Amino acid sequence: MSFEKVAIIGLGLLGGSIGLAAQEHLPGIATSGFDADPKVRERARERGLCATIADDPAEAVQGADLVILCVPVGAMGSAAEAIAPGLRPDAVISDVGSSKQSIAAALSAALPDHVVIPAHPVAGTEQSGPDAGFASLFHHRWCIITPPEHAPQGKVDDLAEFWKALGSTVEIMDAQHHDMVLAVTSHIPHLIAYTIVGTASDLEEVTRGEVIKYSAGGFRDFTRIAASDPTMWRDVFLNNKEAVLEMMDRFLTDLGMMREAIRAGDGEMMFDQFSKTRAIRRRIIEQGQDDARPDFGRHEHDPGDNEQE
Ligand SMILES: NC(=O)C1=CN([C@@H]2O[C@H](COP(=O)(O)OP(=O)(O)OC[C@H]3O[C@@H](n4cnc5c(N)ncnc54)[C@H](O)[C@@H]3O)[C@@H](O)[C@H]2O)C=CC1
Ligand SMILES: O=C(O)C(=O)Cc1ccc(O)cc1
Repeated sequence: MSFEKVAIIGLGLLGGSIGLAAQEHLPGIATSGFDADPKVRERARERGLCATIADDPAEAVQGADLVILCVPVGAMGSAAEAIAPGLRPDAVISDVGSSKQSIAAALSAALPDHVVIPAHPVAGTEQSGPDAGFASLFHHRWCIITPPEHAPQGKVDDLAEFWKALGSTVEIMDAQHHDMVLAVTSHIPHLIAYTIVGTASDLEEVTRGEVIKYSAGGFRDFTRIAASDPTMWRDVFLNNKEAVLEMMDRFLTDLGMMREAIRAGDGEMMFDQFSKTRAIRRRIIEQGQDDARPDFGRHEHDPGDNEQE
């Protein structure tokens, strides 16, 4: 591992998990952290999320050759500006934001003379804050790195090594492609969960509590996703607008086809569609891309509590 000191800005679920994971998996690397919220800094010190927690962003990044911004997508630009005075000229600046194109632009604008290599560990839960982090969050998870065209290959390789050391499998991808893929696999599913739980909650006033009381497994799963951090997800939708709107149009077309099938009593169409999606789920399980793998072991913070394969 070629990095000697990693600085983590934002010490919630992602930042805290990186700090704990780096201390566990890369004991030779120094860790320092900063969070804009003094209460979060206090809790981060108590939990030992990083070896040192600074009260100032520029101080936190002093001497660091890798800085990872772990703040909401909309705060990336201002967090980058705040660390500028303390940065080593050769420091690599990265992040963990859930969308990539707008962050690449914000980071390069704030730090035009630095090497910026955005990344997205596709690993998380509905929890947030300094108590939510855990060292195994990145085990057997993808980390997508989206290097800008002229990023030095050696630094991209170093960042990939860092994420592999934390337990992730690294994939290199173009930022635009990332935003399109994640719109359909992560952003729209969250939007659907937020919406259906809201719809049911509105209905609840009509049915006097019965929607929640008798909610079956499917709805319960949606409520987990819909409990995700509002600031984080507001920022994702504000910053991945084009891709989300494009994928949402596709989804609404497909939903319309379902409505027509139900209206027309087209059981064959529904059966075919449900069989296709069942096969997709089974492929995911077979490929081991699920928490139910033997060497993973559910962590107490891990999502999913009642699924039977
Ligand atoms: N929650 C999840 O499952 C995942 C989140 N992400 C991305 O990771 C990033 C962080 O998300 P979480 O850790 O879940 O959020 P979080 O809410 O747990 O932590 C964010 C922290 O950033 C701090 N912060 C906000 N603005 C700041 C600033 N300007 N300077 C310093 N600290 C600041 C907040 O006080 C908070 O403690 C987001 O960009 C999100 O899109 C990526 C993968 C998974
Ligand atoms: O909790 C879940 O199911 C998630 O989907 C977590 C998650 C949230 C945001 C990301 O960018 C990546 C992973």
